[in-house]
Amino acid sequence: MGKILLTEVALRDGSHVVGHQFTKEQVRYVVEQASKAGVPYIEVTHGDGLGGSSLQYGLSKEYDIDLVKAAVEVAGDSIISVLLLPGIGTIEDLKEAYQAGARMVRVATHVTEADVSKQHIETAKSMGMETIGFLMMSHSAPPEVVLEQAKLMESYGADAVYVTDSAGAMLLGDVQARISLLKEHLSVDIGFHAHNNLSLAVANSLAAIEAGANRIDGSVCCLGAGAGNTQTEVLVGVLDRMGIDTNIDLYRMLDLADYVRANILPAPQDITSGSFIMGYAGVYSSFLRHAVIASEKFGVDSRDILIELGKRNVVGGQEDTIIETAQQMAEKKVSV
Ligand SMILES: CC[C@H](O)CC(=O)C(=O)O
Ligand SMILES: [Mn+2]
Repeated sequence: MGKILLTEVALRDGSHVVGHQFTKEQVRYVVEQASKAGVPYIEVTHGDGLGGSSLQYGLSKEYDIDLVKAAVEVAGDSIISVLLLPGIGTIEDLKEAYQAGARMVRVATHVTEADVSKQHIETAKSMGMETIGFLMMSHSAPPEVVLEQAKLMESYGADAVYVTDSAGAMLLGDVQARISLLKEHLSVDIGFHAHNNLSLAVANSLAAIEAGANRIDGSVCCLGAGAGNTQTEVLVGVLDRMGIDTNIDLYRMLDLADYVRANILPAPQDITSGSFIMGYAGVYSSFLRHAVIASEKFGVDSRDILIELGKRNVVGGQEDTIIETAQQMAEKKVSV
């Protein structure tokens, strides 16, 4: 088995956890230590990607591009990546990120909407960026549909396609079925991004590797939306025990995790009833915060709101419907 390429996502997915309030100093510290540990890719962006700083998604403390610049200054051999959701971020945002030093972009779309990534993938490739297609909510489409959409991203020029378990809803067999089909039919790298809502992030990442993925996302201290992502330092240690190479220094990652736990993590990143329900109901991990706000406003249990959102197949970018759903539930007394 070849080397596993890890992308550290705490400074992007973890942005949801800190209400998008990362400072340049925090970014610099985490990037410098992750780089010294040997992490090849480090993603730095608002939790919802470039252009995400808004009233709808939460205002960032610092402008994304300034955080990217701060990261690049101390990145050493690591590549700084940005996330881009077409419609939230623009081609102009992408160009600015490139000028700031980002050399990888992950273009994220809902799993059935890969066609909206064409322009962004082609532009990133023309600028010489490593370009990744990121199929969000991959649990919600059958493996054949994930393959068809991944093929589109490959045809636009993506260097890799990720199966993204945004809701943390996948079981081991779900991961295996999707990754192995992609591995069989694509020529590009296959990646996997997990959320730990069902406590399966590390196990699912291992299942992905076994099925042929060679790019895996990790988040130091699990810092990420919902119950967080695959805990980087744990994954690095487990892969080391399995004899799978990541080229990452375990002790340095453990030290960084201790720092993040003591200085950045607002509360332990454990599996709360809310984050568990997101995995159980199959809804977007970043919806939890919105569901809690809606719950307080309309007096409806946030777990009921999340289950209802799952039934309605609400997708990323439709955060405004969370309030609407809660209001309808309060008015009609919809029960689950
Ligand atoms: C809103 C973007 C989202 O957080 C991307 C991601 O990490 C996921 O879908 O899991
Ligand atoms: Mn995520």
